[in-house]
Parts: sequence; C-alpha cells; structure tokens
Amino acid sequence: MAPKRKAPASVNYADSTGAKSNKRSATSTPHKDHAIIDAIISPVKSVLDFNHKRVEEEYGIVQREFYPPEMSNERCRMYNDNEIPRPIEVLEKMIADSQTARDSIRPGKAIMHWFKRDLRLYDNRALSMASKLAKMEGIPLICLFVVSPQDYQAHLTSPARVDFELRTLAVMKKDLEELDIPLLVVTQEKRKAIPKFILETCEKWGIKNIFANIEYEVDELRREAGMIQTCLEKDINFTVVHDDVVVAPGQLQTGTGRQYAVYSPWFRSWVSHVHSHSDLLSASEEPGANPGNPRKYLEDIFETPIPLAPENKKLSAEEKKRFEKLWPAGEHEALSRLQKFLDEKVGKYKDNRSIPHGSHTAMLSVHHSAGTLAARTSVRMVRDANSTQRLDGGNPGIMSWISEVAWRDFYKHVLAHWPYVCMSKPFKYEYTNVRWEYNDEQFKAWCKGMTGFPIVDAGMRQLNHMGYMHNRCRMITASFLAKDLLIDWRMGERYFMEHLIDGDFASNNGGWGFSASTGVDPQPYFRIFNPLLQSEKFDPNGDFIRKWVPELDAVEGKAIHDPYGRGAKEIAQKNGYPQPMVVHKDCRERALKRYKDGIGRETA
Ligand SMILES: Cc1cc2nc3c(=O)[nH]c(=O)nc-3n(C[C@H](O)[C@H](O)[C@H](O)COP(=O)(O)OP(=O)(O)OC[C@H]3O[C@@H](n4cnc5c(N)ncnc54)[C@H](O)[C@@H]3O)c2cc1C
Repeated sequence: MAPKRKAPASVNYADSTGAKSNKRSATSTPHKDHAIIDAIISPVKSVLDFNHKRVEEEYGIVQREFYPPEMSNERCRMYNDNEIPRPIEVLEKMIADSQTARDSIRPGKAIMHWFKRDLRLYDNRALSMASKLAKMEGIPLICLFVVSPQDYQAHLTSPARVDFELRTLAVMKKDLEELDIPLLVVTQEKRKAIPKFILETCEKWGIKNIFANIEYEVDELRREAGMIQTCLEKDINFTVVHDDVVVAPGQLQTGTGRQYAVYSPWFRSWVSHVHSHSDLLSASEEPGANPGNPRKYLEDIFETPIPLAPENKKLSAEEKKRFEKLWPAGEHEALSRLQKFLDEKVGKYKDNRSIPHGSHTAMLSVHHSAGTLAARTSVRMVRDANSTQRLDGGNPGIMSWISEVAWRDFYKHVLAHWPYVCMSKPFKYEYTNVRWEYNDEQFKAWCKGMTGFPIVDAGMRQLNHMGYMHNRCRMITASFLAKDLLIDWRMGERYFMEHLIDGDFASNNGGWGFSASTGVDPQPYFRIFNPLLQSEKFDPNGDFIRKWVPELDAVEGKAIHDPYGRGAKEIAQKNGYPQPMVVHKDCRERALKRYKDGIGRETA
C-alpha cells in the first residue's frame, strides 16, 4: 500500500584471464585540477596522519595501528565460540530483564522520541509508539536529536552526510511543528555526554518515557543497554525497538542453528521469514497532532534553531550548494524518488543495475542510511508493485531490487553476530595476517583517481565529487586497492566512510569484505577483478569514464579503457592523465601469493 504521506511536490584460487600488460608508470604529469582535487580529498590526510604509527609484528610485518584498535584474534574466537555475549545479546537480555520494572513506570508530563538514524515521521516504529502513548495519556510528545562532533568523528561521518542530516532535520522540524510537536536539536561535543544530557532533559520536562530505534554498531548497542539501566534507576522507561532492518538480527538461522555467513541461503530464509510474518512489512502509524498544550508548555523548544555543522564537518559554500542540488534532503524527497524509480526504472533494474553510466538504480542509499526512508517501506512498496504481491516470483527487476535492499539487512545481521568487524577486524579474523602494503603515494593516487586505470579513476572521482559511487565501481575500486595495490583494505574502508554521503558502517564494511575478500565473501572462490575487463564489460562505450575523466574525452573507441596500451598515449599524456601505476597481471600473482600465505597463518 502506498504511504499516506505524499511527497509534496575454504578458498579456491581462481581468476578471470590476466590483463593486457600495461607499462609501469614511475611518474605522472600533474593534473591541471590537482589543487581542486587536493581540496576535495583533504580528509585523506587525516587517515594518513592517524595511522602514522607503525608496529613490527611477529613476522616482521609492518602494520599500522587502526582506530578503533584491532581486537585480538583470541577475543574474536571467544565471540565465535559463544564464550562472551555479543553486545546485541546483552541489549536484548537487558530489554527482557527490565521489562516488568519498566512497565510499572507511570508516564510523566511528556514523552520523548530520540531521533538517531531514523530521520522521518512516516513508518517509524519507535516514533509511532511514542506518539501513541502521548495520545493515550493526553500529554505532549517532544522529539530530540543530538549533534555530537565527537560521535561524527568516531563514526567517520562525512561532512556531506552531516550536511544532509542537518538539512533533513530542518524539514522535519517544520513537519513536526505542523503537528505541534517540538523538535529539539542540540550539540553535545562529547559522545559520552549524550546519555547524561538526555537524563537532564527528561528531568527538566518531567519525561518518564523515552523511545528510540536500535542502531547495530557495538558502541551504540552498549550505550543503549547501559541507558536502560541508568534510566530505570531514575524511574524512567527507556524503550528501544528494531526498525532499521526488515528482519531483526538473530531471527534467521541455518538448519544447524548457526548464523548464515553466505548470502544466497540467507536471502531465501529472509524471504520466507518475511512471508510468514506479514506484520514485518506493515507501516507504522504516523504521529498525529500533539496532545496537551505543547505550545504553551514547550515554547523554548519550538524556538531553538537547527545548529550549524560542527567545525570538524563543515563544507565549503561551493560544496554545500553542490550537495544540496545532488541530494535534496528529507523523507518527502525519499518517497518521491522511490515512487519515480518504481514507476520508471525498476522493470529494467535487473538488466541495467551494473551499468555505472546513466541512472539505472534507485539512488536511495543515502535515504536508507540516514533513515529518511525505512528499508521496510521500500520493500513493501516494491512488493505491492509486483504482479505476485510477493517478494518472490513476478517481475525480475522487482525481485532483483528486493534482493539488493536485503543485502542491507544481511550486513546488519553480520555486524550484530560478528561484532568485532567494528574493531578493525575482518569477519574472517584469520585474514588479519595478510601482509599489506602501506605505500602512501599509491594510496593517494587511488584516492584522487589518478591510478592510470580509467574505470578505477572514474569511480574515485565520482565519489570525490558526489559523495556517492555506483556499486559496480565500489567493487572495482575496492578490489583494486586491496588486491592490485595490496594496500590495507581498512584504509580504503575509512576513505569511503569519510567521503560517502550514504556511508553506513555495516554496508561499507561488508562491501569491502566482499570486494577485498577480507570478510563476507559469498563467493566460494577468491576473486581478483581485472579492471580492464570490468571496464569493457560494464562501461563498453566508455561513457562513464569520459564523464569523470575529462582528460580522456577525446580518446576514441576501445582505447578509452587503456589509453596507453591502445594507441591513445599522446592524448592521455598531453592532458596529464597518468600511465597505469602497476601491471595488473603481476599484481594478481602477488595478491594470490600474499593472500594464500596470510590466510594460512593463524595467530592468537
Ligand atoms: C566497497 C563497498 C562499499 C559500500 N558502502 C556502502 C555504504 O557505505 N552505504 C550503503 O548504503 N551502501 C554501500 N554499498 C552498497 C551499494 O554500493 C550502495 O548501497 C548502492 O550503490 C546505492 O545505490 P542505489 O541506492 O542506487 O542502490 P540500488 O541498486 O537501487 O539498491 C537499492 C538499495 O539497496 C541497498 N543496497 C544495494 N546494494 C547494496 C549492497 N551491496 N550492500 C548493502 N546495501 C545495498 C541500498 O540501501 C540501496 O539504496 C557499498 C558497496 C561496496 C562494494
């Protein structure tokens, strides 16, 4: 059913054939736009600064220290052998154990909904519960969002994303005001100060019930478990519920009662679970007009403005304008984008989704990630557009899109079950022993889109300009960094997070795992993408490359994929486009050996 809210206006080593040999480039002519590119990628410097300290590991391997610090293999093993509880299990136990005590708390003078990554009014589980209780008790609902610069830093949130969230909050404030619901947006420098601030706010306004949706990163799960306890001590009922996923982590298990580690059987189980629990896709009721006399009682909150972006996440005026145009904020935009995609593109999605040029996908990831659109809403609406009214059968484009949205749930399940992926550890923690390279020059060239591999460079430049990269290019660029350059995938993962507007820890970490074979790799073999073959297959006419690598605009035909190897050297050189920085065939051999050696070694 369409929403009521209308938009206003064990590893086998195999690989594809080796690449046509490219000449190795020692130097590259500086690109004329280097100053601009340097400015765009400036956050990369923080990556390099942050990881400057190197330690000698027992094999004489030079490793970088990562933030957050790597968890030890022994502790990872303990999680996997169920010797220590996972943060999600601690939270769920806390919810269950405290239920009776929390239920006995009588509502106070107002109810609070704490917005986090659920920035919408439509189909929001916790908000709906908060609003229902407020109406039942005839007391006002107060909404809260906390801006924490330290939290943004800890999550490596990109400035583009912070800007998107603040713009969304402005839309929400207006929508909520129409319902007489005040939205308080405050800045708290330190993330650890957030719970204390919330308790003080509750005390100030006589609030006895707080509602929020669950986030699945370790720190957030632990914070929420701690807050349930602290709130109880103050006679406050803190209720957290699942909302960010269609199916909550822990609900799907293999025949032997284990967590699925491979996508396809997990997806079959996900579809069947959703079909047998139809309520999972039902929309939550939207909040209506605020009861009580909120204008009189809460005037202070109505008058508070939306804060500016914190210093550490500010965009330049030009960037702000660009991102506003590229990514209009708020849930109305999300719903109209979704509707347009369903009306115009979903039918051809299966055939076109891997083509980076043009606009064949929904471009909804920032909305799913910031919570301006629930994944549940997307799945429900696309199911309703399917002739079978189901998640299986019917339109192939629709089925394919459902399967992509489900990847989001899959990676959240992975994060909840293997929490050490949050501590700079791959899902298969043994992969920590792969000996990585830390070549800063090569890393910088990758960040800038100056590797000499046009499809890689086009993808990276799209990211630097749009805060977004097409999924196929995310896979190609990630594979190139972790396999061809053998650079520690965690540096790439971090760079992506710091630049993506749709940055989502679980999906990004999972995507790197998939592409760098460092974690969740649903393929039973070890893949090394050949950038040239990928380029020819998914950007056959070079349209995507020409759009993002203007130095190669005048290159004709198939030479676009490998200008130095296919007779377009003069044009490329004249325009300052570098020669390929490595030879793919050699890199492939090196990567196969390095990964094999690394995976064979397990340490505690
Ligand atoms: C290395 C790497 C890093 C990635 N990092 C992120 C990230 O930080 N945030 C993020 O949202 N996605 C990430 N992805 C997944 C994917 O690239 C984007 O979700 C997709 O490109 C978004 O474009 P779209 O909305 O047009 O997607 P569509 O193709 O229209 O898909 C619909 C929705 O499904 C979800 N989705 C699609 N593919 C995936 C996937 N592979 N994994 C998880 N969810 C998916 C997204 O929410 C997306 O909006 C990453 C993929 C890789 C390979």
